[in-house]
Amino acid sequence: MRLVWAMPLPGLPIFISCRIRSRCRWSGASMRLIHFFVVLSSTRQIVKEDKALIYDDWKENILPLMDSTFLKLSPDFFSVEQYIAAKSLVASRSFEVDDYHGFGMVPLADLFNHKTGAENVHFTTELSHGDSDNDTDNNDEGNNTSDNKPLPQNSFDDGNLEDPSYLGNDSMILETIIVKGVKAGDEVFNTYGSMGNAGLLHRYGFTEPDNPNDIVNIDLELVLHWSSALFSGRHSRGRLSLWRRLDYHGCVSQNSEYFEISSNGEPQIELLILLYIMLLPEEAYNKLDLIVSTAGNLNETVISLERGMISFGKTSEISKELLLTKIVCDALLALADARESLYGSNSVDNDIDALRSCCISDRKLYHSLMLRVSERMILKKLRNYAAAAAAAAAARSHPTAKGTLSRKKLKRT
Ligand SMILES: C[S@@+](CC[C@H](N)C(=O)[O-])C[C@H]1O[C@@H](n2cnc3c(N)ncnc32)[C@H](O)[C@@H]1O
Repeated sequence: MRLVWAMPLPGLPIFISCRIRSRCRWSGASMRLIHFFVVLSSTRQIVKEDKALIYDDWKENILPLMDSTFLKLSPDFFSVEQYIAAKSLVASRSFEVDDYHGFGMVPLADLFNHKTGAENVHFTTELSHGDSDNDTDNNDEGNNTSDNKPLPQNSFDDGNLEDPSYLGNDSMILETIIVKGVKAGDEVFNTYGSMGNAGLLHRYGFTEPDNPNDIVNIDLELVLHWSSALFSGRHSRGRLSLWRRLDYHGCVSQNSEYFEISSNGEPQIELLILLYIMLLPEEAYNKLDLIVSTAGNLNETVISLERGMISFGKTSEISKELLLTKIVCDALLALADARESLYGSNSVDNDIDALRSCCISDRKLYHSLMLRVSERMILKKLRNYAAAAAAAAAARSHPTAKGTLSRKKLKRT
């Protein structure tokens, strides 16, 4: 593996690494790596689909060359496995230039290793100063390559490259700028984007411990499976349909819909709303259904349900406290268990032990274990989150004498 180490550097920017003639969107080393075996849910689906696509590619472009008696290529060097390995190397180092140019290798820009939230160098283009169109807005988890978030305006204040017009008006420049000082001898990092470990592993073949962008996905399929164990199919379909009519949906990738659990164990609000609606008593559900069927503007639908006023519409305005009833919290715990069961019979402690004793040079095993452990730790946090919310819900509905007393005491002081 190449690493970039800092030499004493004079100032900003450190160099102009590329000049091209078109409007471009540098979106970071961004294509996909394919060589993993224990990535779950939608990432596993994407890996499978990618493998099939690459195989088709190989069949179409490489196989005919091997059949050519004129070229006499050795099958030892042109197998599908070697094609995938070569494609992975290129993909993890290539940049999306623009729609016209597609992906390309960029001299020097691919030198840097990734570190979440602590990049030393940042790539940007001339247009970043005022043209937001330049920066990638591709933010879904599987696709996040937002390597080029807009830089602070003053990033360009120093140096004679403030005005790069001497390079010609029609030129495009990729600038590599120091955004955080590096001591001589330290490794120099770039950030490939805000990616969780599944995304990093899928695209680049590595993971980061304590990655704050890490998430776990809970598929809608899993939620429907949970619901089917408790309710009739009619009940689940009706509640799901009401949730959709309220204009909610999960995240969507490669034809599958899922909910994210963030690295601190907090579930996506759309999941809480779905569980809440799934678990509404029949009477409240019918009332809500009627209101939604007759309401003109759902964004302004404020609905009085058994636990208070819920303003459906803008998720930012919905109080999580109202949604987190005891039964919703129990549902979250059940979903965490169902999701956990997808890791097989090995306990999380087994996985932690295996990770501790695994050598980092065994890259596939090490990073797969890191992904498993980091996802399972998020599920543990989800359980803690649900348990704490359940306790808070219980305290709200049965305030204890102790609680009342301490509130009274607080009032007096
Ligand atoms: C654009 S290259 C970075 C330069 C790279 N070190 C090289 O050898 O060319 C991306 C690849 O570097 C490696 N890499 C980057 N950041 C890493 C990190 N924090 N930990 C482990 N490997 C990393 C991964 O193999 C990734 O696919």
